[in-house]
Amino acid sequence: MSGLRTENLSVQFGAVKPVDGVSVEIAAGKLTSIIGPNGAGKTSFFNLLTGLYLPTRGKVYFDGNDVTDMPVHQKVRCGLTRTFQILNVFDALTVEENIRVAVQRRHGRSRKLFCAADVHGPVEDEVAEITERIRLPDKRKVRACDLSHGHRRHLEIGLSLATRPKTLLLDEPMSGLGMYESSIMGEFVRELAQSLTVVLVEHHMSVVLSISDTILVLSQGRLLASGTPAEIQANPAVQEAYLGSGRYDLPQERAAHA
Ligand SMILES: Nc1ncnc2c1ncn2[C@@H]1O[C@H](COP(=O)(O)OP(=O)(O)OP(=O)(O)O)[C@@H](O)[C@H]1O
Repeated sequence: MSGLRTENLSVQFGAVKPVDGVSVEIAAGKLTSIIGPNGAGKTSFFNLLTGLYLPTRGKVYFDGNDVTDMPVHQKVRCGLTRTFQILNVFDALTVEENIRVAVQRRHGRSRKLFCAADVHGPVEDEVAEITERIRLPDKRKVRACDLSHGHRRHLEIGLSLATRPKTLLLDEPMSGLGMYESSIMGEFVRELAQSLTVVLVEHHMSVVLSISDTILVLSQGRLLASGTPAEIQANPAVQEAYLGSGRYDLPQERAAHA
C-alpha cells in the first residue's frame, strides 16, 4: 500500500486558483476523505493528484517518488488509479464482460474480448475475483444498463480495481445514491481500505464521518484543516466554512448526533 504527499501544490487558470499551496500527507493503508464546500477545489486537487491537471507550482509524491509530471496512464501503471463522477461503463455489456474488458486491457489484449484461451485462464480468475470483491457475483450476467445506480457505481469501482491499484481515488461514488445505497457504498469503500490506500471526495457527510480515518478540508483552494472525523466535526473554522458557503451538511450532522 502506498501513500501520497503533496508539497505546496497549486494550479491556476487565469485569475482563478482552484488549488493554492496545498501540502498534505495521505497515509498508506488508510481511508482519507477530502471535503469542502462547493467550489473549494476538491476535484481540481484530485485532478492534480492523478495527472489530469498539471500543477502551476508544487509537487506530488507517490510511494516516495516525484510523480508531478507523470501522465495519467503512467500513474495508473504505477498503481495510482481514479474513478470519475460520471459513470464510465459499457451499458450493453454484462458486469463480467465489462470487468473482462478492463482486465484484458491491462493484459494488453483489449480486442480479444471473448478469447477462448482466457475462458479458464488467469484473466477469468481475476474477473471472478473482482466481481466478488465488488459484491456483484449474482449480477455477473446482468447488463450494465439493467443495474441499479448503486450497483453501477460498484461496477465502476470494479473497472478501477482491474488496473490493480495500490492507491484508489474515488470521486463522489455516492453521487446520485439514496441514503440506503450510500451507506452500502460507505461499507464497501471501508472494506476496500483494508487492502488499499483510499482517497475519497464525497459530499455525503454522515458516511464520510463514519468511515474515514482522516479528513482533509479544503476551502477556497487551501487546506483549512486535517484530522480525525471527531476533530473535524469539532473544528469551528470548518463549521464556519460550511455555513459561509450556504451548505449546511456539517452542522446538520452535528445536530443529528447531538
Ligand atoms: N479547468 C478550469 N478552468 C477554470 N476554472 C476552473 C477549472 N477547474 C476548476 N475551476 C474552478 O476552480 C474552482 C474549484 O473547482 P472544483 O471543481 O475543483 O471544486 P469542488 O470543490 O470540486 O466543487 P464541487 O463540490 O462543486 O464539485 C471553481 O471556481 C471552478 O470553477
